[in-house]
Amino acid sequence: MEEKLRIIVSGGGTGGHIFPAVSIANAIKELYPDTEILFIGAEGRMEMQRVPAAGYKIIGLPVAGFDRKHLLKNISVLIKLFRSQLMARKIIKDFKPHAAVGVGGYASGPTLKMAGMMGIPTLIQEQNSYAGVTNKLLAQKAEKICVAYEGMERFFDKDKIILTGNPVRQGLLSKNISREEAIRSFGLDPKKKTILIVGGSLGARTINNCMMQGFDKIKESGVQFIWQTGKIYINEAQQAVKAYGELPMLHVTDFISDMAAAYSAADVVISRAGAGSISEFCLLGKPVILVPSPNVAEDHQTKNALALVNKNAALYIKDSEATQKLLDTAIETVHKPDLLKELRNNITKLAIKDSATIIAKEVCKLALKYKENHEH
Ligand SMILES: CC(=O)N[C@H]1[C@@H](OP(=O)(O)OP(=O)(O)OC[C@H]2O[C@@H](n3ccc(=O)[nH]c3=O)[C@H](O)[C@@H]2O)O[C@H](CO)[C@@H](O)[C@@H]1O
Repeated sequence: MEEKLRIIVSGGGTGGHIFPAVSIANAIKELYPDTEILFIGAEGRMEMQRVPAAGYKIIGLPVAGFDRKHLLKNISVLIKLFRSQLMARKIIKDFKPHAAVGVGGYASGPTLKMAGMMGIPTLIQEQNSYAGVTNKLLAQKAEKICVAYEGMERFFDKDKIILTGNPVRQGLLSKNISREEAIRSFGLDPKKKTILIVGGSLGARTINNCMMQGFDKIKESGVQFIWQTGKIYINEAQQAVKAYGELPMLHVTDFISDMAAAYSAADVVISRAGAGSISEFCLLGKPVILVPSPNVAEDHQTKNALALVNKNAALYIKDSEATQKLLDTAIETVHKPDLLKELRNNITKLAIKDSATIIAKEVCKLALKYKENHEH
């Protein structure tokens, strides 16, 4: 029987929240194609472009993050939060969802709080190995909490937790591109070892600095590099390359849209320890050197990284030590086939498959039950 469900998906801010949100929405549409899905994001943030590009409608709330350094600025943040809650209530009244999903990021706070207060069943997807403040608050009213790491009962009610893993974009796993073809698509040489450098969806200053200070090493290494700088750092990086002169072994870009090709090209990856990226490395079995960002809430990237490092499934370099060690370690590692094999084997064991579909089923179960109780 076709069920016409209405579901709200809320959150965003960075790729790490938006990609799982879109993957869950796609999986819901596969299960129940007639479902109407409405996204709620934060005005001016990345989701306001990315979600419509993925074919979904989104409404932006005027919500912003708390400024932990300048407390006075938070008066306007509180006003925005209050306005966002009123708006969320109005959207929920008009759209009449049967369930709401929160993936983290500014907008999921007011949206899920209001949905919970209005009796709509809610589900949280926590990507990281350490729960943020907002999700801990929202968890009290949530019916289900989908997590990607073991041991999350230290933050959430164990009866609500389901270990689902993080949803990875559908296209990333289904696309088959050979290493050779992939390397050529970046204008590089398939005969050479290739290192992929990614700083999460926004880019990473420390990693970029290591690259810019390491041009001599890069030139002599005999290795080639695909270097994603992030949008805000691209001009600086391009100017540095230009000033240095010829570096044909370096492919520089602000953002990689074809990550399937980038992963296929890479013998080793250097990366921040964002939860979505880590799930991709696990599913694709990539040897990776993690440099967790020290600038995220509760230092959660270090905790994400250590969950792998403790199982010998990734190498780890502290942000503060990256300048001295990162490039040398990466260039050495790419020439150690036994180490690469061990890393590949160990990280593959941590992969959780079909995450988006498992989560979508849970969401639909909640929505169907709500619909049954309220509309029949
Ligand atoms: C600075 C910050 O707040 N980072 C958080 C953010 O990370 P961030 O937004 O960096 O997200 P993740 O590392 O989780 O995921 C990045 C995603 O972007 C994709 N990608 C990346 C680069 C690129 O050029 N092209 C591209 O498509 C990756 O394939 C991946 O799917 O959300 C994560 C999930 O909650 C958190 O763990 C991170 O701590």
